Amino acid sequence: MLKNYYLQKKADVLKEFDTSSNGLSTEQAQANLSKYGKNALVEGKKKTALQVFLEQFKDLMVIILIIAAVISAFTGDVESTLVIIAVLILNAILGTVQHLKAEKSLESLKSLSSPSAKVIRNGKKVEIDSKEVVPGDVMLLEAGDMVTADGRILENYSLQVNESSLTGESTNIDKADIDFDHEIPLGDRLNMVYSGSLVTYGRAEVIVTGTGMNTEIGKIATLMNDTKERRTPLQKSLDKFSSKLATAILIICAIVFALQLWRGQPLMDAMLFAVALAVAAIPEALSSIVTIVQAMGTQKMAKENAIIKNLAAVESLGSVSVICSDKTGTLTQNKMTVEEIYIGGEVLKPEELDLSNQLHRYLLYNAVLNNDSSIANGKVIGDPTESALLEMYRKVPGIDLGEKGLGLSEEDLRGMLTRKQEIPFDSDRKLMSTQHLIHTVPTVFVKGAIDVLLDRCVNIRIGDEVRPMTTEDKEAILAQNNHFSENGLRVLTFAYKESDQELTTEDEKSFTFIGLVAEMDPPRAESVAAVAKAKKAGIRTVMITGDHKVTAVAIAKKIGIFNEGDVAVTGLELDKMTDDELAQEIERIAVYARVSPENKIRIVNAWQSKGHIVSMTGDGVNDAPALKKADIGVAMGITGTEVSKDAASMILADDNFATIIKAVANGRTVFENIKNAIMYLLSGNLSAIITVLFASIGGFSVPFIAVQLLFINLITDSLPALAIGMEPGAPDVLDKKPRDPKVGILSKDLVTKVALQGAIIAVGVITAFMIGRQTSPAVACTMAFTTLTFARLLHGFNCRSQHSIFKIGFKNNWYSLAAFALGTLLLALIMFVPALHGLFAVTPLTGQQLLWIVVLALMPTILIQIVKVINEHRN
Ligand SMILES: Nc1ncnc2c1ncn2[C@@H]1O[C@H](COP(=O)(O)OP(=O)(O)OP(=O)(O)O)[C@@H](O)[C@H]1O
Ligand SMILES: [Ca+2]
Repeated sequence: MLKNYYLQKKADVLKEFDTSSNGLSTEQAQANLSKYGKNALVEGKKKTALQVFLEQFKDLMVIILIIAAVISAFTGDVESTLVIIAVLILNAILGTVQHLKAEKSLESLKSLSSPSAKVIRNGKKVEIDSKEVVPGDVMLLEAGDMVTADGRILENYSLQVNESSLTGESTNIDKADIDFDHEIPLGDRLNMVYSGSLVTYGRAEVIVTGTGMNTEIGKIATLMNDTKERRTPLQKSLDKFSSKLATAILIICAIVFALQLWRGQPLMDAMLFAVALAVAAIPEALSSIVTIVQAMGTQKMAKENAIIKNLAAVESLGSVSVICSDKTGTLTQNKMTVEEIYIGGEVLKPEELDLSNQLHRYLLYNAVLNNDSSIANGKVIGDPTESALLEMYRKVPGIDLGEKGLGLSEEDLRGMLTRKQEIPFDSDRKLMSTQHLIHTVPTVFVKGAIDVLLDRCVNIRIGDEVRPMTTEDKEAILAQNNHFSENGLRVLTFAYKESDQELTTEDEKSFTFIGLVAEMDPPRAESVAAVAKAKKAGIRTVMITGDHKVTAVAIAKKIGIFNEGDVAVTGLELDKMTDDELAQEIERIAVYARVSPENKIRIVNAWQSKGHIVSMTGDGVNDAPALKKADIGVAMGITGTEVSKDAASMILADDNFATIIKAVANGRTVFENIKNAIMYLLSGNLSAIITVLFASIGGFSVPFIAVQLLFINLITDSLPALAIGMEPGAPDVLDKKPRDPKVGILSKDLVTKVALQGAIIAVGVITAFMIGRQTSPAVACTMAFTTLTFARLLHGFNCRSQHSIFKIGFKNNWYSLAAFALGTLLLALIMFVPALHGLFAVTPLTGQQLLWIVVLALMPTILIQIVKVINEHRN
């Protein structure tokens, strides 16, 4: 049973954990960590390795193989039976290992995106990995945070949380700092916050009362079902394909079997044919190869700062055709600096502000007090828009005089003029207000976007005089704002009023205008190149920002997002458009300014209804629905809220737009590689099927035995297939249009290629078989098997890319050569080590026969390469 902390008084809880609102000391935290353990949930019931192992046998393909093993035993080919059984067990072991590994790598990806928490340690606010949070910690929560431990509220500033993961209740709950004296259900415990819930509004300080499994969510521990293995669209379509294939195999086997019997062949031979056919057709390695290639792709992406949370995202990335990107921090550096200040009718630099000027003092007080950021040892905690204001304050002459002069540090100021009330900033309202006692006068400071705030100003302050704002004043302010914005500056409006009323959003009006502060946020150096690359790749980049339209367009022009003929719209204008109008305009809109999170959903919808695959970035708490709606929801690793990371399918570890483009390139490459590996495996299988069918229809002896085919399918074919999966992205991956999402992986083009390539290889194998028959059935079988193996090893080079080997060379994929060499070595062992002859049913061959094999195996590859070269010249 968990202790009912909601029934206790705050002071008692603090006492119990021997702490105060100043938080724990490092030593206490250390001690509590070893006492209570890490703040992590122990994984719920997972499948045991044995369960996973047994599940591997549930496959129809495996059942066909088991039947083949039984039939082989009947025909007296006990070796084949044993090998098939060994292969099945080995395959199941591999499948199990892979399953467990995939689970692990998902976990490690998860830990890459593990949430952080803000706590007070040694009296200072620090950000730590949520796993390090201990009972007794004073934890700070604000909008967008994920609550990572249970706790009792110490200070509450309009905190709202969503506890749906615990209670199923989807509405947001207003928390309160109140005491209870009788037991109540979880959802009513307003003075507590619970791990697993999301902060949707406001902020609070809480004392952590439970961590890890010792939380309400730990009690249910159902959170873990999101580790449940989800099949990606590609995997699903392959599943479908393989079950169709299995049925087809069964039918064809039955026909071949009947044909043999009807011909009057002995039952044994008929059975051998059926077995050979089944084993030849089953692509035993296919699903493992696809999984491995996918896993390698996500690992590569993680190294390049794109953390994939959902495997399906790797596939959709390849067909992304629209990228909607935040401006601030993603396309720009999010390093804001105050450039200029418009105050008292003049434009000043921060250095020109004067603390002894009453008007300037109002601006500076507002900038420091109505501000949640802090800069400690050069490290910024909080919003860069706000920390820029602190840096501006530090530039004002006289500030750094400290105790000696009239200068006051930010801390002094914040300590003297404490905050009485506040309404936090949110991207919908675009305002932030705080109330303080300034020389005993209750004063409300407000700052925010000009289009919201200017109309709420009734007065203007010039010097020491406050007078009603005239239309001329307004025009002058707007003109100045326009001037700032056209230079790409982000403008904040500052105002104040004297009021002792309770602060409410309805009451954020009747202010006195103080001035404008213009901040510069330079574009990231990589943005321009990345936008250009996206354009070349047939991907439209759209800027979405909370900033002013003019500012946004100025930056968008610099980056190359806004070009001739493009338009920009604001959230308000968007609201006025009907869906039809939006559908008509959407292709021209390059910039959306002053957007609300709801606008983002509409933008995603509009593009999607035109058949586009849309990537949308988001960082705020309200962005979650848009991130979920997008095909690829992208969250910011550094500045994003935990809520947005939770909703996203990809996280940018560096917040950088260019990383999205890299991920798209990787996504395209992974898809291409998987497609090529599938083409390779299936065309090889088809060549074996054709050969078996040929022999069966022609009334010849069986060309392969099961062991030979299993050797090829599982070993020699897997090597080149993996090498194909390692193929680095072609330099021109981003020169093509995005892949059509409606065309699955088994496209017409792929099927045609598989058929042609399979047929050419079969021609060589059948020729070898017929040459061998001039000597004996045993030699025929050996020659067919050897030619098939060698031809397929060579075919690995054909499937690396659609280009000829002369164009791609070997330099960037040595694996393909290594795979070929290893496969050839294994084949040579079978051919030339007499001890292996029995098992693989091979007989020694003459030099001439060996020469035929090499020529016939090379023939398909030479032909295919010639066709590729011709195609390259034609284009
Ligand atoms: N801390 C703040 N206090 C008051 N007003 C702010 C604050 N931060 C931003 N603003 C105002 O709100 C506007 C929108 O800011 P918001 O944070 O929603 O956009 P953004 O997220 O920075 O931009 P983007 O969507 O490109 O990332 C800004 O242009 C500014 O005028
Ligand atoms: Ca934003």
